[in-house]
Amino acid sequence: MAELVFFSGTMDCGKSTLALQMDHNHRARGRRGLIFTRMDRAGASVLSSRLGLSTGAVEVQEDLDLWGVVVAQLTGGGAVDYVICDEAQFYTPAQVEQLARLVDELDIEVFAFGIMADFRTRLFPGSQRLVELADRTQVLQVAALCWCGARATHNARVVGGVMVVEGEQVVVGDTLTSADHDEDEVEYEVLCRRHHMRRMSSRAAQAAALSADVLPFDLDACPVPPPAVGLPAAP
Ligand SMILES: Nc1ncnc2c1ncn2[C@@H]1O[C@H](COP(=O)(O)OP(=O)(O)O)[C@@H](O)[C@H]1O
Ligand SMILES: Cc1cn([C@H]2C[C@H](O)[C@@H](COP(=O)(O)O)O2)c(=O)[nH]c1=O
Repeated sequence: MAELVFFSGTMDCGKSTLALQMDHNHRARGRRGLIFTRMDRAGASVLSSRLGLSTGAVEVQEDLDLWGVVVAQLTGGGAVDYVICDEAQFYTPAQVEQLARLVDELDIEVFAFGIMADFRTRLFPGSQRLVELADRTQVLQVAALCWCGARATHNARVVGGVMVVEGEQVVVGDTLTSADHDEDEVEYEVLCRRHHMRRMSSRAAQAAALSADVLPFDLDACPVPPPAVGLPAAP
């Protein structure tokens, strides 16, 4: 029996790569699939992975009827054994319901891939509906890591190098790629919950570590006398 499966994880954990692999494996066995995506970083109508692979896909506009696309394919004489949906967090709840209907009424497998929550840790509407309707929600095995080495569970937005927690829910972008940041540049960084809650991005952690460093200081060579520091009385 067909299933609606939601593969989820943070940004940069390999969801699009897995989507491409699943498409490859099914296609290699003669099964016929349709690939959908929405607002991929590489542009419209493409599903791309950071590993360098990509494939053409149907761009899911906000008013696209996914049920209608598949039915049109079937009535036109085509076959559809499975459907792959990348960036599914951006789909509307109604589109997710259309996916569930494909499974239940046409027995078509649906594999959806997407991040669960936004940079404020709030669920995307599409992901929320997927969690509500999916037969299974599977967290990807390959863990993206926080700068501290723990498994990353949350997505942070970094604007001009500074982590922010307010703004539009949807801003297409990539994970941090360099140490230099334009003032308005929107990037993302995956963090563990502890560091997300403390707003401690890798850059903030680096700055904190630097300011905690005690620099070697020669008091005799200093032209300005240091301020008197009141030492606590010995117990
Ligand atoms: N140069 C590389 N060598 C090996 N693996 C890489 C390289 N670049 C990226 N990756 C892998 O690709 C993953 C990101 O894959 P991608 O499918 O684009 O993620 P997602 O769709 O979840 O954002 C990274 O977590 C890493 O495992
Ligand atoms: C956290 C967060 C992410 N986005 C965008 C940024 C990317 O374009 C996609 C996620 O793509 P990936 O293949 O999983 O890396 O989502 C956003 O718009 N808002 C957010 O809060």
